[in-house]
Amino acid sequence: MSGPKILETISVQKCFGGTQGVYRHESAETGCAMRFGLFLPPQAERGKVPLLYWLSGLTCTEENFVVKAGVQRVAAELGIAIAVPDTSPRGLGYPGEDDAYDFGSGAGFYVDATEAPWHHGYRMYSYVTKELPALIGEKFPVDPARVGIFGHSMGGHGALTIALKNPASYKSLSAFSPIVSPMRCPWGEKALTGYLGADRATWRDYDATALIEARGWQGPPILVDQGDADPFLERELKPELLREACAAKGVSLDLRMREGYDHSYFFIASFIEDHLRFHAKYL
Ligand SMILES: N[C@@H](CCC(=O)N[C@@H](CS)C(=O)NCC(=O)O)C(=O)O
Repeated sequence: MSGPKILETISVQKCFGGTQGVYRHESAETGCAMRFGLFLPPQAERGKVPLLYWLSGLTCTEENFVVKAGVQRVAAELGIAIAVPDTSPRGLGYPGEDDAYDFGSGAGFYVDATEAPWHHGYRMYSYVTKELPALIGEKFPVDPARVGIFGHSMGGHGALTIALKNPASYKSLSAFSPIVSPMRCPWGEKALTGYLGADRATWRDYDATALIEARGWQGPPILVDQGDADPFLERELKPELLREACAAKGVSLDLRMREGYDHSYFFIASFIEDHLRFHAKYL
């Protein structure tokens, strides 16, 4: 991973005075070409800007958030860049990688897999925390000292676990409808068994509630929005488990239950501005 990194531009389009780009590069972590979206606000023409990572949920590519969330207008106003990685490696050819929506392609769960064959390329934790930031930092005018992270569902789990494990690297943290305890829901149990194996002790390193119990969080309050009409609320998401873990450790959590909202990008688009203004306070 030394030497100049090569970045291919798929598209760059002017948007609210800034640019919405989509880029592709060969990833050493995942062993395949990876795409990501990057919105640069107009302020990036004059100097380095803060950067917010968005991690998407199951079935998503880098495109869903870029086209559906409506993030660009307020990001342009606040002068924040938004990076949107894909949710898994693509086309590695592992048996079964495209068979299910909740495992394999589109479902990397932001872990570094240890089980064969997934351990070769399913390294989304290292990709998101190390390789992609190094690439973006080399190619774009972003300030590595002002970085936050947020995400949705599986990506909410990714944002929580990544920030909790790397508090020096992420100044602000929020999530929409996160999977708060993958050890205790069907999506998470399937993914962690497949990527990490049957020993549940190893899963704790990728479970936001277990990480809060183990490490706490000294950063600013954690903001979570959750629709109460979300069909995955009780079986998969279980925000009460996060509330309990935060209460036990004295971690400040602003959990907002939103009446009538579901799990979709219509819900995300409705509250994206709140999240951007929240992050802007700390970046
Ligand atoms: N397709 C799945 C649900 C997957 C789902 O809701 N994915 C969310 C993230 S967990 C999403 O963002 N989907 C893409 C989109 O809405 O654009 C199902 O059939 O149950």
